[in-house]
Amino acid sequence: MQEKQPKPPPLLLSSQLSLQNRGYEVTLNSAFLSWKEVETRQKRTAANIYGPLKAAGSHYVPVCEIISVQETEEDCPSTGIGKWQKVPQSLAESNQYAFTVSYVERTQKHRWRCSEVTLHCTDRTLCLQWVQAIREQLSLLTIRPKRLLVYINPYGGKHHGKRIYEQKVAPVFSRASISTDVIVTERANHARDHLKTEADLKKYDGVVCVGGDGMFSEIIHGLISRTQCDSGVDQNRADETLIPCSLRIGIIPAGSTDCICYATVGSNDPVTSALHIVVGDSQPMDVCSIHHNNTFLRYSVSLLGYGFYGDVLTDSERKRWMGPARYDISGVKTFLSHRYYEGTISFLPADENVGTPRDKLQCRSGCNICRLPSAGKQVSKDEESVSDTEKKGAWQVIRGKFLAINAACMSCACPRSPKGLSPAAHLADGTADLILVRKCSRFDFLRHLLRHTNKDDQFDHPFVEVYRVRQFRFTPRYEETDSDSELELREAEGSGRKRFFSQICREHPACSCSLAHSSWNCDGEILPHAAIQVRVHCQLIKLFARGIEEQSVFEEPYTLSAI
Ligand SMILES: Nc1ncnc2c1ncn2[C@@H]1O[C@H](COP(=O)(O)OP(=O)(O)OP(=O)(O)O)[C@@H](O)[C@H]1O
Ligand SMILES: CCCCCCCCCCCCC/C=C/[C@@H](O)[C@H](CO)NC(C)=O
Ligand SMILES: [Ca+2]
Repeated sequence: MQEKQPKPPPLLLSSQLSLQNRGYEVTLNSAFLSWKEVETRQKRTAANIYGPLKAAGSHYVPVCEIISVQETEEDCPSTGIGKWQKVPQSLAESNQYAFTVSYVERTQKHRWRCSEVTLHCTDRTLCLQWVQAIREQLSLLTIRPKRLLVYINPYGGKHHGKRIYEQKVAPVFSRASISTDVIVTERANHARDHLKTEADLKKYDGVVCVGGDGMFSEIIHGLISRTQCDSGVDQNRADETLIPCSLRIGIIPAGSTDCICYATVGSNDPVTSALHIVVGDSQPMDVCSIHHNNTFLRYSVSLLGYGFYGDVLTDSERKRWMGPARYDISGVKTFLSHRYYEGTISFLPADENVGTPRDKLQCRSGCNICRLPSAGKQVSKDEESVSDTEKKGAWQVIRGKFLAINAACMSCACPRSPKGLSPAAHLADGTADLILVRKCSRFDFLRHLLRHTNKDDQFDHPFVEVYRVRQFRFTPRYEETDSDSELELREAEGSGRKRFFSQICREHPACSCSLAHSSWNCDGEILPHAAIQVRVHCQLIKLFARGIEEQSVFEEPYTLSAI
């Protein structure tokens, strides 16, 4: 049986207009604006002279990807590509009214560009009718922001934040008639404090951050704290259900790693990010809360890393003047030092219905795993969304010596590592991937690290374990009391599950490695405590993004060669 084709939405307007001196059938419905070339009689060949007028090329632009439309003031009909052209006198006279539609065009590597088409009409009334009809459709897109609060870190990355905003982003916002209040930060934590206590958030439809992961971290700390404070939620209580933030956040990448932007959009391109803001995309995101005893320390959305990544960050902070290259220098130095750390990790694993970190399937735009009810769509209900097996308190305990302990709430893809620290991690499933890299040889560790930069599986080593978790705790060996260890072990035994133990340093019982101290790298900031409790809050924030689009969306844009 033939499948029924969905009925196209009713036509709103249809006219024959001209583009680059050729006739086009232009139509608008609530879903698409399309233009299709109409062959003129002169162009017809003997073979098709008696056939129907044939479309040589059709273009479809989804209405939700139109940025703006305006009447074009011209002395002479333009070619639509910004060049003067000799126009036949008859056409020039009859098509002197025109309107220009700006729309999103997909280019390579998940980048978006602002493209334009100028369509010419025979009379002004028709031209205005088109402008009005398109504007009416755009006004129905209520998810689009109209007023934004923008924070620029002038010192992020290569110090180009201000220039990037002024030259690449502000013109896009202005074309889309978005008004902005812009604050160029004057010190670290300026944006966080302003959002937390001063900003009149009711005036805005979103907050934009121009900078890197550290600047984004400031923005989420300001917004989350403000939201909890306004709702009377105590952030110091590790078991509190946090209230989701209502304002969406846009990231204009201008930092050193830009991992949050890259992992949610697929590129670190300022114009692409600006266009995702303009079309009003919305991508929910998980956030980890980090506590030490009953004191709130920080939130994390990307990498929470102890050992290797903590040491890279500590060293690189002293080299900030080097810009993004500091991470490479400190990376090599830390790798050569080959320090390992002893401690205990306990964690609450997530149910397998949210997938596993070894899945081949990756989180992409419209991800099914992130839409599962068990992913804990409602943050305020994330306790209820945790399944019974998870609730039974099936905590697992692992003690050992580690080169790195990493938790990734999302893939952490970035230009350095295009598939990320945990390629199958999800943006909004209420879980984080906990990666334990046990003590191994330098050569093996290098093999593991290099696999972050190519297609090989970085978890496929006997010294690497990875778990999908909802919560975890870490205590470094030097802070562990004997009763801590006993308690943890009894908890694990009490729940009747398999116990996990490390290879305790039998070969050097008295070595000083167990006393070595590292720090946590929390989205690029150093945490003051090594012993921490971490909990994932499902979909606590929303970004102006849509997740990484499948490549096919880019390969087959809405341009059909012939229909
Ligand atoms: N005006 C300012 N002066 C000094 N520091 C600032 C200012 N504004 C913000 N900061 C701080 O600068 C730090 C780094 O900024 P940002 O994240 O933008 O760049 P980055 O560290 O180069 O990039 P990435 O975090 O992607 O590696 C942030 O932690 C932020 O708190
Ligand atoms: C000696 C060879 C080393 C190759 C190592 C490649 C591994 C790259 C993995 C990068 C993951 C980055 C995760 C993102 C972390 C950000 O939160 C943080 C702040 O921007 N950036 C860093 C570098 O800590
Ligand atoms: Ca997640």
